[in-house]
Amino acid sequence: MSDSSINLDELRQRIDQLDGDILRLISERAACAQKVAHVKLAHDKDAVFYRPEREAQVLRRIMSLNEGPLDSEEMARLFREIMSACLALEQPIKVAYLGPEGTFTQQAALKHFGESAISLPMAAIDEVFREVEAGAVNYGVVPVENSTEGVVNHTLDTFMDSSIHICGEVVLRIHHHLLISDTTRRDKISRIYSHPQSFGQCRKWLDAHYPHAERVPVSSNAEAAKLVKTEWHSAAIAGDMAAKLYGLERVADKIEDRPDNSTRFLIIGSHQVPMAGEDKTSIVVAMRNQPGALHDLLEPFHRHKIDLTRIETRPSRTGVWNYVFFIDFKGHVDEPRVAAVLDEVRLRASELRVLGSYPQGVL
Ligand SMILES: O=C(O)C(=O)C[C@]1(C(=O)O)C=C[C@@H](O)C=C1
Repeated sequence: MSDSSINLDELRQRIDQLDGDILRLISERAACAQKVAHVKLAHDKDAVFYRPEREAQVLRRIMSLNEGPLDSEEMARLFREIMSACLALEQPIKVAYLGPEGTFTQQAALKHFGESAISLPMAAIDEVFREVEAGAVNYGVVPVENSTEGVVNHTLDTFMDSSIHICGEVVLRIHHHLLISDTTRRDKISRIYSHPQSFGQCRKWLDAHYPHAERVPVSSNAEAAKLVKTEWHSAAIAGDMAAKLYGLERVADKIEDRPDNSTRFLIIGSHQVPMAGEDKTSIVVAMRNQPGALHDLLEPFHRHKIDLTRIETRPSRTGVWNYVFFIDFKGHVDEPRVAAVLDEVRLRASELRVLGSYPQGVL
């Protein structure tokens, strides 16, 4: 036996030992989570098992303790799955997302809740809201803004008619691929299917590589991937999940025009989330139609040194909602300085609703 094979055997024995330790520790952790569930139920028969603020703290702590060689994001992803499995022992969690299966929203849902969550595709954003409101699912996941294409207006509009809370956010790096099926003639591609937002995110690449192909917008990237299965002259632009789901081959990888192309998704639910330490708050404010309204709205944030992370204007849909602003800022409603700003804004606005305070996305 050579030196290298002796070392290999020794190393594998060590890995077996470590795996045994990891197994024992994960089981101990899972038993602890089961006890947590009993404690929660003893306090409240309608206990909420999923605790986004605690999960954010666990993941941030792991990332700060990590010394490598695995990078901190990778380590947090492993712990994300351990917690997901522990939560499933407490209560299998149901999550509605903007479908169909294979969309980036499903990928975001799994990134946030882990693979042990039961994810259910919905046909439209308002259906995700309705399922959460009706209590048919525990949470929902909807896209809200893309770094290249901007805001998802439909999501913001749906908040205006809903009493739902924002419980979290997740940001997903969006990589688009040009996909074909095993029957596609790759030199004869004359039609490309995708979601309009994805066409927007890959515009330059398409102009350079497929200037003459017909671009056919469809309701989702997953739908685009499905259509390609039946047409020999067509391709689709979609992500990894859709490619795997429909068994498609990549003709070109990562064709998005901007390498930092990412989408932010919101986790919606029916309860408020306590402080995690690094939080964000989203509000919707209606101002009266008068000069200086936007200045009046923003001035208290500036004075109290609160960091705004986003502001969007949407047309009002009733007489009262003259100007409607969606504002995200750092901080939690339970912090005194945030409460003080909101009190001031409330006096200046014709209506203010807090959509939710929630932990800033960790992964
Ligand atoms: O700390 C809790 O409340 C738990 O239920 C435990 C735990 C975990 O595995 O760490 C599981 C699910 C919750 O969403 C948060 C954390």
